[in-house]
Amino acid sequence: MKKERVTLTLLKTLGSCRRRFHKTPNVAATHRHQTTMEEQQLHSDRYSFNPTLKWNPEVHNYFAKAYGVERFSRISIALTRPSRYSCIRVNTMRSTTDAVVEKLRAILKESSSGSGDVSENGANGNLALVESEDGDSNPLRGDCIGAGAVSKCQIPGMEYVVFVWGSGPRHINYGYAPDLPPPKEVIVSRKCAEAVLRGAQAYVPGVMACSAHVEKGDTVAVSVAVEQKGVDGGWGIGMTRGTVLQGSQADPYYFERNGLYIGQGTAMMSRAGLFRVPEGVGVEMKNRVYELHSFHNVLEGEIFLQNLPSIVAAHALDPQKGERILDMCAAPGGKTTAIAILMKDEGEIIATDRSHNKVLDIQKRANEMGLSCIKTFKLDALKSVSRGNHTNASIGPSSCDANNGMANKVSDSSNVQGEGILSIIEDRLKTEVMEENGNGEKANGKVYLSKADIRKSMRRARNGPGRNQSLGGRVDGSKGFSPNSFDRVLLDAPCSALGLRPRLFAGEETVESLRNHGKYQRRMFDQAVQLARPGGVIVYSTCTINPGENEALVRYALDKYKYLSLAPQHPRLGGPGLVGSCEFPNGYLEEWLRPGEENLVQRFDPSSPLDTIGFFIAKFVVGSKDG
Ligand SMILES: C[S@@+](CC[C@H](N)C(=O)[O-])C[C@H]1O[C@@H](n2cnc3c(N)ncnc32)[C@H](O)[C@@H]1O
Repeated sequence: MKKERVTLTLLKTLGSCRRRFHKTPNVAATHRHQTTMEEQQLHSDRYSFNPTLKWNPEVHNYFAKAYGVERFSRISIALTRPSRYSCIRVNTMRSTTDAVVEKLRAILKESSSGSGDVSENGANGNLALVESEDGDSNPLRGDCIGAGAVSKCQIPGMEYVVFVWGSGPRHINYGYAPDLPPPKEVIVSRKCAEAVLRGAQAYVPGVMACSAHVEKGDTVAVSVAVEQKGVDGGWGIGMTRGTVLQGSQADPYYFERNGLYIGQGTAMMSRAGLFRVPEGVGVEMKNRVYELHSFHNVLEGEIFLQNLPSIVAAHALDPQKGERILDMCAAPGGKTTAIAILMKDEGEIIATDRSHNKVLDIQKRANEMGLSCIKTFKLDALKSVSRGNHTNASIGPSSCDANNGMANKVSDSSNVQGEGILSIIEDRLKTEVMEENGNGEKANGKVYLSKADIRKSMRRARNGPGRNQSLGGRVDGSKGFSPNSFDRVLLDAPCSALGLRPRLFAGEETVESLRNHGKYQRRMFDQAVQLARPGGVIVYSTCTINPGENEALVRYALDKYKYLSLAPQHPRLGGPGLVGSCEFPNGYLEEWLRPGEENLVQRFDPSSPLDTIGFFIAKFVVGSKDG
């Protein structure tokens, strides 16, 4: 609605501007001046980054009730922006934090001297990029100033975590002037834009449209096509890949892209090349709205790029040397490896995931990091408790030939969450096709899919690209584990992922799909409860802001299993949970926490000064199961 109003105002203003040109010369001169100023204002609004997150209206109402209108509005804005720092966990089994800090500083210095857009900050020996427009009052910063600076985390026990500070949002001059031809442009898909905002380049599969006559080396303004509501009520991108942009209002998504410019870059190939070659960098970003360093393939095995709340979740589990720990939905292994390092690689971590290829990904991570206490299995978390005689973990390899040689980029699980519910996947896939570009990032493509495509994509989303397209490697299957056989269980559940940042569209989730995520998570939690021994611990976490998958799960757990109780967590960086309940128009009552429970969970609010993703952690202690 808001965008439509903006569009109308823009049209009206431009329309009235045009009419003014036809008046007498003197009046026209005055008005031309005004027009130019108005147009400049309109264009500086246009060539900016100020996205509005679209929600399903019922979901919007539900969240607005849960958080209050203002807080939800702040959260919605924060979700569209990336965190202004990269959080790096050091593999202390392989390196020291100081050594990593030195190496990162050297890498940043080298990359900045290559690009020429970073200057030395003599005061602390760090690097200072262009300052961001708004202040950054992140308490994690301490006295570490300047974008490009590297600092060690000051939280006791988390000194092995390193932050690399970025900046944004920055104002970018796209070279618009009323009397000049419009800047050359490239439109990228939403997923591509989200990756670019996190520091990636714009890869070819993500490029959707481009101005005519773009040649290699041209400077282009990069904007994003975000899903719009179609006439059938569904969301989609009504644009064919390869569309030619004229720089006029007749361009597809011209008005919809107001305030959706993510930076300026250099075309790495001509327009024809951009739509002909299958992979590679299409636009090398030179001037970004958010300046964040990409640590892709940097210091492999020594560091792991991980969101701060995920590291906190591993700490909340409080794993001890020699214990037996289950990580139920473990791929790609971020928390598994964090737990292993906290245990100094002594003990046993069983890391399971439903997808064969994702299990390979955990193995790859563990091998890279030199961790030997991690055992991986392909297992559906809904069948984690063994039935009958199958009490041991492994039923032997569900493997693929290590040399079958089919190269495959293992998918980034953070992009595909909550894929357990087929109806949800089907809904999503109707509006979205995942393409993988050369960097393993995913991009939205066109909208129309046959039923066979949908079925194939559903299988892919559920299970990864499939064994025949695997990198190769052995994956053991499992029939599940004996009840009470683990000291601690982590259930980092597949979820709606509505806390991940940056996110430029949120309209795909409905109240019903959100509720389905909750049902799925409860079934998984039922398994976790059986597997944790009396006296043991269960940590439940999600990367969503949806109370139905967070506080409502806690309520379910505490009401159903009287021997569970919430336990305090260390460290405690997140805010309190939501107390109360929400009644839906159909009479369904969703109950959250009761007074006194709110400070026993951690809720990471993306709009808080910590500037993290939206995340939730609950820690349960298992009491005696007798009686
Ligand atoms: C939030 S991600 C886990 C991230 C991981 N804990 C980490 O920190 O790297 C959720 C994972 O659950 C897996 N998953 C979804 N449904 C599952 C099921 N029924 N059984 C086992 N794993 C499942 C997905 O494959 C995905 O890898």
